[in-house]
Amino acid sequence: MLAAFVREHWRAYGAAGAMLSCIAAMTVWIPRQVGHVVDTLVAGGLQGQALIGQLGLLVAAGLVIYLLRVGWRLLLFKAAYQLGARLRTRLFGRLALQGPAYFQGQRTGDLMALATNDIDAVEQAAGEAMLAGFDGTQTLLLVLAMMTVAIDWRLGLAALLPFPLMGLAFWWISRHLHQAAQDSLTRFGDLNQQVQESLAGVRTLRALGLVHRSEQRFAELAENAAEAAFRSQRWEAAYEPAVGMTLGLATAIALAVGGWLVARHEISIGQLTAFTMYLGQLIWPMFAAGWVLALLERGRAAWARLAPVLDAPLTLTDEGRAALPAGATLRAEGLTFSFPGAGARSRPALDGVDLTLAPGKTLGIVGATGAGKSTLVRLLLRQAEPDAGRLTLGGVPLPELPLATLRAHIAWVPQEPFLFSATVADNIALAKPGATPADIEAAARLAAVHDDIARLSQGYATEVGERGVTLSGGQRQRVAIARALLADASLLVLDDALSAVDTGTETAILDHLRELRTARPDRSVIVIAHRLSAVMEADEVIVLKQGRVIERGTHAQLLALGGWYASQWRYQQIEATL
Ligand SMILES: Nc1ncnc2c1ncn2[C@@H]1O[C@H](COP(=O)(O)OP(=O)(O)OP(=O)(O)O)[C@@H](O)[C@H]1O
Repeated sequence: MLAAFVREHWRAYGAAGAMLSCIAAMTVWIPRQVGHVVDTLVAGGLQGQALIGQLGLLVAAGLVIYLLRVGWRLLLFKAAYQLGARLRTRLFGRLALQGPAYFQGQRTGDLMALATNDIDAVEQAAGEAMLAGFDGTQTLLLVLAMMTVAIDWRLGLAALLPFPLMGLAFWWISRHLHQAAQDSLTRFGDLNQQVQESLAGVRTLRALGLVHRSEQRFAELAENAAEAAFRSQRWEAAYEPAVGMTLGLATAIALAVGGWLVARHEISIGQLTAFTMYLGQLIWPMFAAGWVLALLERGRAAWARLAPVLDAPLTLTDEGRAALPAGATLRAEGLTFSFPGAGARSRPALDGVDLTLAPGKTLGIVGATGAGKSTLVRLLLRQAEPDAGRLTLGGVPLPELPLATLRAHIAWVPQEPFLFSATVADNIALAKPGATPADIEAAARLAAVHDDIARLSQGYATEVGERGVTLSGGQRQRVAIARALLADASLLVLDDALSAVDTGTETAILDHLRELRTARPDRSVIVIAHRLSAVMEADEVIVLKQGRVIERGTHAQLLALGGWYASQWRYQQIEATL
């Protein structure tokens, strides 16, 4: 990934590298020039114009170095930010392909931390760290060459004696820093998760009087994250004393050995001056090494958290290429499914379910809570794959259809629909972005929500969702029904989607759906409901109990059967009368 990115941006990296090489060459030239000036001054051979000229040259070199440093940073940061954007897009794209089974094992706050904090760390490792590493190494080699070859190799070697010790210290610090960086990133993820969950559930927390406890927990996690970040910083800071001590020791050795060599007239004072200046120039490569190692360790730790998410196998495959025959009948044959981790001793959520839904027909699915009704819909939407049995549309098993075809075929209204932060009109038009206001209103009327919308302060232009007006549960359900009707799919699935509306509204919506049959005679509908009045007009009703179909037939047949449906019907009738 990183190599491919560098290859792609080779111009930026190459130009930045060339600038760094110029900087390095000029940097090592300066002490040599200063040494030369000193020696000429000592010999009394430099005065007036010539001296000013020499000094001017040194100042100009300093200025050019400054400009080049600005240049490489600009080039480099641009490339690194592009890498960040690329990684974020890839992460998002990958997550968008994952099925619900994947998200069940993930925490939203963690995924958000990956997309922000961890990618920042990788970005820095790929940008700043790479070029600072290149720059540091280059300067180091040049300076060392000047010290040993151009001045005196004995002096050079003597001054380098403390450096292996620094290498050892660096190795030891890096090992601890990796651990600390990993810990810090993980704790930031925990903190993020707490923020996400508390904000999403803030009403529940308030109602249960748990705000204080939630605050305490947040403070604890914030403290943990701060401590972990501090520990990581402490290890980073440890690089500095290691550099300082090594260079101090090296300078002391250089002065002692250098003084001795000057006394023996083996090197000049100018050379010794240049040598100590070179030692000073080692500060940057040494600090760069510490900085680069810190950035790389943080980047590696972040990459170790990111890679599993980017490489996780998709829980949902989209390899089907079959075409969907017109007027397809939906069939379930021996459909069996257990939720992962449900345990060997628990019953399957669905157990050998058979059903048929021909075009234009309505199927009602009823049963006690937890009977497996929503699970059936999840399998139909391919949010999970059956353990045994199969679902077919027009004789084609669902995995053989492209997901886009399947999704265009089905309009699903869940029990708790999601509204995005947008206007009511945009929320309805979601599945059909080109819909006209008239289309949107017509769908809203069919879903019996037009009057409610008209009463909102700005009608269809009212903002809803997180930043806008909060609609009631029943209004949300009907906006979602309008959205599904506008999508004009061949199979409409109402998964307990009328649970929050009153009986009168329910009847109105179901009547509208029946009227629509003239316009779309081939549209089939699945109605899942607890109130049996919602399914009494269905062509067939199946009753689920603990994942099995225990009764099936029309409303009249089921009443005659005298089983669960009949007793439930009687119970609901009495309840309605009371
Ligand atoms: N994500 C899940 N992980 C594990 N078990 C689950 C999951 N979702 C549902 N179940 C279990 O599967 C069974 C069937 O659940 P399902 O949601 O299909 O019931 P339902 O008939 O739709 O109920 P309700 O009428 O309350 O919506 C239940 O026992 C439930 O606990």
